[in-house]
Amino acid sequence: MLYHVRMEVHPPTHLPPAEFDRLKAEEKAQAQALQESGRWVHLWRIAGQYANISVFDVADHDELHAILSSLPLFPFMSVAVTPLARHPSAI
Ligand SMILES: O=C(O)CC1=CCC(=O)O1
Repeated sequence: MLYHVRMEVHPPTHLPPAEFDRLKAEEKAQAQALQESGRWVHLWRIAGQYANISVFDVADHDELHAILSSLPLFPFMSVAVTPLARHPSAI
């Protein structure tokens, strides 16, 4: 199943910057591994925002939730998920 996901990062004020940088590096490594596995299909920065638009190709809602909630930045993100169905006019 395909999912459109919008993630907005809200950097914590209570964490030392070096700790947040460490979480960002872990997030990058995990995101790149998921892209290489084919499950994180698109990852785009929303221009002018600390947010991204992503497309995931995973088995179901449960797998998507497991992936999103395992991301190192998950505690500092708001996430909006839109399941995608095939459009009848799509070629
Ligand atoms: O910077 C972001 O939008 C959050 C994020 C998702 C994957 C990644 O590497 O950073």
